[in-house]
Amino acid sequence: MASSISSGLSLKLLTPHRLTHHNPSLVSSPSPSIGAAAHFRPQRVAREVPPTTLSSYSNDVVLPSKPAGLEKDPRELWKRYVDWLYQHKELGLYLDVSRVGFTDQFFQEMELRLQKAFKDMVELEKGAIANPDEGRMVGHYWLRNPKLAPKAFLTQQIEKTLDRICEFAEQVISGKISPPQGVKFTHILSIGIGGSALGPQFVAEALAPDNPPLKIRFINNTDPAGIDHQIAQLGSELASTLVIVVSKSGGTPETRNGLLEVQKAFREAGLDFAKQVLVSDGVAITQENSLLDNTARIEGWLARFPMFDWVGGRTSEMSAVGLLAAALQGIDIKEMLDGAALMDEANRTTQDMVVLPYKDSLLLFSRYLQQLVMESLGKEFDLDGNRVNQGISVYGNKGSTDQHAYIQQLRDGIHNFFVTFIEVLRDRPPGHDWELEPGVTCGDYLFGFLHGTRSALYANNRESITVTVQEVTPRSVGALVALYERAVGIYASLVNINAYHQPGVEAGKKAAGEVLALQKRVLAVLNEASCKEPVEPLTLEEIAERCHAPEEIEMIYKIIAHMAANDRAVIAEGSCGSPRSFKIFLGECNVDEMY
Ligand SMILES: O=P(O)(O)OC[C@H]1O[C@H](O)[C@H](O)[C@@H](O)[C@@H]1O
Repeated sequence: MASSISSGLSLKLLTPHRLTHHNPSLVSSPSPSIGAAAHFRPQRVAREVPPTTLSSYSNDVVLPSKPAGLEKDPRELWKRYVDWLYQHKELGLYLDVSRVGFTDQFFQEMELRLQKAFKDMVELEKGAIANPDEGRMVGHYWLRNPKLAPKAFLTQQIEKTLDRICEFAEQVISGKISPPQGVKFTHILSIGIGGSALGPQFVAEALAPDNPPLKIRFINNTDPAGIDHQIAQLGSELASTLVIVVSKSGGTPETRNGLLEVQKAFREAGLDFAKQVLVSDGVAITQENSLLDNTARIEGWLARFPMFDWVGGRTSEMSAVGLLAAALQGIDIKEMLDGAALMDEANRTTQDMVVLPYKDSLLLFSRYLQQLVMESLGKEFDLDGNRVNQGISVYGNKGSTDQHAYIQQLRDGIHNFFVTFIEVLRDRPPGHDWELEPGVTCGDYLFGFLHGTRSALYANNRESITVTVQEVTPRSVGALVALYERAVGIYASLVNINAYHQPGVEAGKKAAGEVLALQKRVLAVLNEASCKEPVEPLTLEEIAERCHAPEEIEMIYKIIAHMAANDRAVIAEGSCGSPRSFKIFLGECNVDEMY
């Protein structure tokens, strides 16, 4: 319990002394607009509890009804606001932690742990094996400051890759690199999942212009209907679509399946997937010599960009994974890198903060952060092998939409979270706003809803942080990504866990592989029985027995139901409500088939 609460408080730990660069002018800014809310729920997740999702979370942690440091006197609260307001002038970014109930004593108590966390960060940036389980360095900070990399060849790799990304994007946008059947590429189809999709999706939503040089679509699952939908939406523009396959490992099944499905769509459209013949070409961003990398080389794909071993999937937005897609959409990636570098610098020299932003265009930030935070911090064991079951749940969409969905529970229901508001001061580009009521714009409403919600939550002892940015720009987005990457790293040091591995994810992947292996055995058993004369229909028990997996009968039932629903020649006769009565056989016997 204590550590859960400190999880929440850790977001404040990053400002261990009062930050003096406050800017009172922010307070009187004439027409600030709102952002949206996203929520962290600090908690220890019990081992038996299934992974927390946006819609389901356990109630095992409830915060005190009124945290000790919550100030209620409006004048004192204003003083607290001004005293603690942090401003990064160059980035135009502000952090307000006044609505969090920490005390001065809390920081004194945390002093030593914080110093250690900052020292850990210094070591990490110097190239320490900060991911001991995988024996890897953690180098995403070098991506925006290549000189920081511990070896000259790493610096060169980063710089060279960035140059190639810029050059490649320029050639595609200008039409120097073009699809065989057209003058220019018009679309990108990005195939990837997890860290190989969430960053590029977030950045596209946040920063792509209304009419980008290339419009981007994503395939980030192995749902055939979803893939079909993306391809159907492209229609004839498949011929001018640049496919980007993104996978660090080069072996993620969802991504491989997406690639195979897209290749098939190209074949069926009479287009050649590989660059040497007609249409769109693939670009592999992967580890050198991975399966995917080799395929790309052998098939002569347009280009290959490296994804470095020392960059994790969920911190890869500033690598080729994020930058290539962004550059192709006309987003200023150098500005993104600059914003991130400035934020890194601020975090090194002046201790910092942690939060969540938005505005409609920042809608996907919480989804992006969900992976960054939950995959990094949701760990069973600490670095010394103690079971700690750490984690912070992240969820949220955008304000004021969320006001009409779940703010009711946040204010009045279970108290196991804190909110981070992201405020974007600029409502619209200059000259475009208008008053929909005398003296009031649409953006003023959004502003009002943000601050109204913040006040209403605070009145009921619900804490919040507010991050304010002037505008959603490549620079501010880069800074926000960097802010959270750093926050996650520091938090992990504070609670002594490895933020850079994901052992829990492997369990689900392994189990999925076992289901597919069982399906093959089921098919082999059914095939053998169905090839008999006469056909030998089998009960579920008999199939399970013949598969030497009697304990898997429920899974076998599900496999058969799924195959039957998909016209896979599986016939199950019997009463719908009583699976035990089923007699199952294959409509087709394939004597040659080897499952
Ligand atoms: O980039 P890939 O190797 O295809 O990996 C995609 C995703 O796979 C796994 O599920 C990991 O837990 C994620 O961290 C990763 O982002």
